[in-house]
Amino acid sequence: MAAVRSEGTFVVVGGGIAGVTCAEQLAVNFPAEDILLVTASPVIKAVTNFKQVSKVLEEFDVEEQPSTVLENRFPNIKVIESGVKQLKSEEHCIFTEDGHQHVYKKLCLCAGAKPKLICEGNPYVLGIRDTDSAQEFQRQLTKAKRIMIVGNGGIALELVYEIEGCEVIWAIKDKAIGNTFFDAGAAEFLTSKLMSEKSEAKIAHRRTIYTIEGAKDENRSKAKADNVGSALGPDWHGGLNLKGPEEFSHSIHIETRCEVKNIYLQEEFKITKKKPLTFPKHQDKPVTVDKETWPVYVELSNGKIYGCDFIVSATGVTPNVHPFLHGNNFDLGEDGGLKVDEQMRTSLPDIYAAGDICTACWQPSPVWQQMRLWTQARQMGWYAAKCMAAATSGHSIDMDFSFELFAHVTKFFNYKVVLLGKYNAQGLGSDHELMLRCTRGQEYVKVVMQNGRMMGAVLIGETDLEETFENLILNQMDLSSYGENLLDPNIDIEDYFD
Ligand SMILES: Cc1cc2nc3c(=O)[nH]c(=O)nc-3n(C[C@H](O)[C@H](O)[C@H](O)COP(=O)(O)OP(=O)(O)OC[C@H]3O[C@@H](n4cnc5c(N)ncnc54)[C@H](O)[C@@H]3O)c2cc1C
Ligand SMILES: NC(=O)C1=CN([C@@H]2O[C@H](COP(=O)(O)OP(=O)(O)OC[C@H]3O[C@@H](n4cnc5c(N)ncnc54)[C@H](OP(=O)(O)O)[C@@H]3O)[C@@H](O)[C@H]2O)C=CC1
Repeated sequence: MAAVRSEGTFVVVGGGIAGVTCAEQLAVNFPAEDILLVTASPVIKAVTNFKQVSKVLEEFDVEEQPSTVLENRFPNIKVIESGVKQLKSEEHCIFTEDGHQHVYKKLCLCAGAKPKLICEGNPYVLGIRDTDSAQEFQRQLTKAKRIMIVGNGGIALELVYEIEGCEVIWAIKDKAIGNTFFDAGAAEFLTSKLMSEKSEAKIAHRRTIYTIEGAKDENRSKAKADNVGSALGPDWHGGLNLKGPEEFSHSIHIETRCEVKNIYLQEEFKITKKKPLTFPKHQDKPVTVDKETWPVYVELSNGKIYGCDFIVSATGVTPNVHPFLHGNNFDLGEDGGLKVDEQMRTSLPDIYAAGDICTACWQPSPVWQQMRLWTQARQMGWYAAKCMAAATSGHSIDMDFSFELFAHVTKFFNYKVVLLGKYNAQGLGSDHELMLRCTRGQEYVKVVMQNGRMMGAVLIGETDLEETFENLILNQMDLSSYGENLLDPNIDIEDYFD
């Protein structure tokens, strides 16, 4: 096929939230120009039901749609369903798998990230990223009696809550669960809620076994049967049945402060003559699953060995900078992302980046940090388009307000979770104070204070405090005189600061 060379236009690479939002915004800014969205996936991701919850907090659903839906909504967007195989930045040109080349006047790279696996190329180690990998995980889960989840971030938190009918060994590096989102206090609150919620279960024939390595007693209770598919993430596991073959509800065992040392396939393991643990090893309780042999064995750094059917590596992501960007001299951040400045420009002329692929390298607001999340992908995609438009007319624009304050709203263990600013005192050193309010099973409120100013907050449950705290963090009001009254549940704090 003869190569087709289209002439300089705006080109966006990637049909995820960042790329689609960027293309939409460019289409609005340049109604008379063609905007090219080049994506390797057959569907695009669209933001729907967008709701601005407060100044910075936003909520929305993420929907997979055929690209024609986007083209119908924006007649000047043309979607090309083909992977980019090469970028020649000096020629302002990208080459796609379908044999075409496209010249850009400005390019925005939104190719996302991929799972950073503990072990590449091992068929028993799965990562979850897109619909295909999530479905593959579901397929394997239907036959699995025991799996191991490695990692302590968003995916692991969601999975341990959702999976039923299959033993889960959860291996984490830290002392407490959910280190990317919570401190030990919040983790404790969530863990105890998980257990007590299970004990209020209506369905008697299902059982939950929840153990933490080092804990004296097994915590066992009954589980709610109807919570499968409840939305912990906006859409990814909603349509999946995360059910193993067994009849029990949850069976989770947490191995703390350990990492994976070795992974052995069945035959390799026999040769080592090492002994795996059976699980759970409680004398007075029945063993949920006991098998002579397992397809794969995991040796942890604490010396314990578990056999399992497969391993989920929920160990973060790596920005997608290879292989199609190879040969271009991009500056990369420490996490391997494309460095972008405050105008979302990479180090190469006329190339911008947004979403999971990029590393924010501007001087951030004292209460903002980058996290690879849908919200930030949307905000960056939108803002990158604004910057591209401004640069086209020879201007630059002020940083968008959404980068003033880190704000994330999500759900874990069926709780609403709001994270604001330096919610884990990130980068504040020891020079900060924490204030806590906790009602077991109901809410957990933590604020991070520095020099009398609020720097961050974690709000779990229906606290209704997000808007007030967002304002207090943004306006950096001196709150020293309020002391502990700040979290007094008998004071209506909203009225206080009106
Ligand atoms: C299981 C899971 C659950 C999550 N849950 C949440 C959550 O609850 N809340 C939250 O805020 N965030 C969540 N996230 C994170 C969130 O999904 C990402 O931060 C966000 O989707 C990143 O968007 P993106 O557009 O930058 O990248 P992506 O969505 O990864 O999109 C990248 C796009 O680039 C395309 N592409 C890649 N390479 C090429 C190429 N060479 N040529 C052409 N196209 C290419 C891909 O096909 C894709 O369309 C979750 C992530 C995962 C994996
Ligand atoms: N509701 C939400 O907001 C959700 C958000 N997400 C997002 O999706 C993306 C992918 O999620 P996920 O994979 O959970 O990534 P996260 O970045 O959330 O968490 C990765 C976890 O893996 C740990 N880890 C990293 N390397 C290793 C290793 N070699 N051995 C053991 N543990 C390791 C990290 O620990 P350490 O930090 O100490 O390195 C961290 O606890 C993230 O950007 C996440 O924010 C996903 C699901 C839900």
